Amino acid sequence: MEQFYTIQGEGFNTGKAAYFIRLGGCDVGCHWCDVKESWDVTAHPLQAVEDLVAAVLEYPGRNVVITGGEPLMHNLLPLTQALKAAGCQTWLETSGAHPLSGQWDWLCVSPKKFKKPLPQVLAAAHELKVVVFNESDFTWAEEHAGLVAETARLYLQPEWSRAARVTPALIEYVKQHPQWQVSLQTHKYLDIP
Ligand SMILES: C[S@@+](CC[C@H](N)C(=O)[O-])C[C@H]1O[C@@H](n2cnc3c(N)ncnc32)[C@H](O)[C@@H]1O
Ligand SMILES: Nc1nc2[nH]cc(C(=O)O)c2c(=O)[nH]1
Ligand code: SF4
Ligand SMILES: [Mg+2]
Repeated sequence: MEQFYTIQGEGFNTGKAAYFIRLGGCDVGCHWCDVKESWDVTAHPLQAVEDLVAAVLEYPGRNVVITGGEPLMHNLLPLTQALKAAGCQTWLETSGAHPLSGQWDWLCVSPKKFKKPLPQVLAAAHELKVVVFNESDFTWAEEHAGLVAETARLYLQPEWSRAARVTPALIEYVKQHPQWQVSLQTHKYLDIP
């Protein structure tokens, strides 16, 4: 759908330069999704793996985030193999709702109530990043914390349109449950892609 070189705004790798490849197609249907224009896979033309990798190599950074849309609706093995052969770090942003494919240096799962994550993807996650729309999402977050590896990093991220409302409760939750960390969509505050 689009590619851009920016700063990873969210989660464990926040603040690091990264090239983003946003793949079209998503069938999860989060009502608050901040990239609904990605959902229709037919609206976005196919691109060759070699062209995507060549575009990455025009920039000095070697961290590549594959996002979407829901990237695991595609077989990500050819793209991630080519990126790694070119010396890139591969980072995934996924809801986990489709089977895992690809070779990953960092795998972030953001589980959704609208189409639940697969146990196989949760088990492979380095990072669990739960979007908090209301306080019931803390229960949802804890259920999924029990399904990831013990070493996985745990993040709570305010839903953007509700951030002013839910962030105070989120801060209090992290103070009481310090195994969690706050993740903010810092790129939105910085007004960068
Ligand atoms: C647009 S999604 C694409 C990747 C994948 N479909 C997923 O949901 O993880 C990228 C990240 O943005 C988060 N996100 C999407 N809309 C958001 C919103 N309105 N507020 C906060 N985070 C949001 C998702 O939970 C996910 O962690
Ligand atoms: N800067 C920046 N960081 C991000 N981290 C995850 C994003 C995504 O949409 O997957 C995203 C994004 O869209 N921009
Ligand atoms: S799974 Fe990701 S891309 Fe799909 S609707 Fe939800 S936030 Fe948007
Ligand atoms: Mg985004």
